[in-house]
Amino acid sequence: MSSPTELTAWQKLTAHKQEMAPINMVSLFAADPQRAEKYTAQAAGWTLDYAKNRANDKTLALLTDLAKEAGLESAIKGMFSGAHINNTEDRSVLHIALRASQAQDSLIVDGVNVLAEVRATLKQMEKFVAQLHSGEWKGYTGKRITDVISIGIGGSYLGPKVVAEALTPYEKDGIKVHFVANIDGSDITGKLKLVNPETTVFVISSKTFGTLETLSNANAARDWFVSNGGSQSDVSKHFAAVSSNVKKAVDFGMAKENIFPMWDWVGGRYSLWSAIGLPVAIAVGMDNFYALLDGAHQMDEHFRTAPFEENLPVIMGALGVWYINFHNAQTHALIPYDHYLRAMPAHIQQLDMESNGKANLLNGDGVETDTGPIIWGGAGTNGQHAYHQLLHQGTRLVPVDFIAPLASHNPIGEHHTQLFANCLSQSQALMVGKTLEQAEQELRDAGATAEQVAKIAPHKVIKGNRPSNTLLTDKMTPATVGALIALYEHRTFVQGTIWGINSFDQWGVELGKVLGTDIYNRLVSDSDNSALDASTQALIKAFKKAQA
Ligand SMILES: O=P(O)(O)OC[C@H]1O[C@](O)(CO)[C@@H](O)[C@@H]1O
Repeated sequence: MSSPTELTAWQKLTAHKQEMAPINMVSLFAADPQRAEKYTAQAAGWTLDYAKNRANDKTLALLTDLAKEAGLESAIKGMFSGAHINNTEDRSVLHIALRASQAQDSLIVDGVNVLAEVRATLKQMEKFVAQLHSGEWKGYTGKRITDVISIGIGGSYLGPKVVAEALTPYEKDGIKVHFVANIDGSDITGKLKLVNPETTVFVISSKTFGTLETLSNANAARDWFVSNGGSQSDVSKHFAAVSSNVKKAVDFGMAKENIFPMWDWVGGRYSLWSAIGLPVAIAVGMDNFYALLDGAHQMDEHFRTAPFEENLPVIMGALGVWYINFHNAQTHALIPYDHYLRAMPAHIQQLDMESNGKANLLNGDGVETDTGPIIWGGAGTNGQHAYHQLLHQGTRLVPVDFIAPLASHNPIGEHHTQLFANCLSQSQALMVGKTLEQAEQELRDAGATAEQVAKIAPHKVIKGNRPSNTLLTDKMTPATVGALIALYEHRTFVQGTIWGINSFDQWGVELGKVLGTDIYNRLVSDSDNSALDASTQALIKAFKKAQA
């Protein structure tokens, strides 16, 4: 595909941006009493209110045209039929298959029914989870398992951790699930202090079984296990793996039946729906894991079949492009007003930034536009007392997604009503702002002198007209959490398709890995570093001096 800037709709949007420049959102609401109703769409238990955007009917029609002209319809068909849309690795992209296996019999890709493989793995997970929870699975001294430590990083950590946390109210009693990711020894040391080797199972999650952090932590866990009572022959009772590299997992000491398969058609950041989600299934049970998959499948079906004008991932993806490419927005914030979803921005950050942090078109040419934004965020209301100041009065435009359940799992006092009120007030304040006249009147009403009013009022002006989406659901359940994450996965794909990039490879992380190994070798040897830049040389010297 050539640059999206050459598309007719892109050029029309460039001109349309000028038309829209003097119009603010408040006046769009005033001009159209149906606006809130019209700019609301629903899917898979979620309602998207996208009325608080710098967009009118023409904007939305042009954005839909852009998605169509960029080939989104055939890209979606390609994904769902198993075409090799990950062109640099010549792979299908089939996280959608991981959640379709209960609803559909077969999906033949490259001659294989991938749904049969998915179902077989789910059965294997069912057995493992049931054995752990029933107490049938015993540790090396015959005791039942009380703790599971999941070791993985990137997509083999973030998705499962975030979903397990999001589903805290659904946790089953008896087994506590912990997560370790960082190669910083403090991470695993802290977790090992909480558990007993006799009653702990480690799940090593690594698609490649070749990731430095995961292998180092897995080795540390095995060393801890054998130096605290376990023996080498007991390792198979206490270690399981999720990996596409069975040989390496067996070499580590895993029993073959405790190795759960992965496929090259699942990208790391899209893998929580596979056996990489095993820690989630252990934490909340297979019934809830199936409900999670089903929720995501509902969103998949919506994405696959709904007209673009009503399609949540398409609407959100296209509006994102509108701000990134036509309003120069550099970042996008996700603010869940739900304590259990507080870590979700970190997962969507990996999902989106590893997918769309690209500077080449599918054909290898350099892009001429900005691509993926910086994704960030955190839980409301905490952020209101931290970074929301910049959202309201800073010089940068930051589109925001507010995410909230209508009912809480912990309905104490007025907490949930207050939480929800804060969520709504933030999107309202971002849009409405405060004029100089309002600020002056406010100060006068509070008894300020004319001099004080003149001095303070300009600082209280909030320009407003800042866009946001609001996503509402009845309650955070396994199904709605699954649908929510699937929504962001597809939103990422929509944007990647409009930009004409491959959202499913991640070559950029490789250089850091290679250089990391090189520097490690220099830190542990007397190598000649004179060819390195002076800064790196000095930093190596500082480290070696501290170790001496
Ligand atoms: O599951 P693995 O192979 O250990 O990879 C972990 C993560 O590393 C990455 O390849 C990036 O470094 C991610 O895409 C992936 O989720």
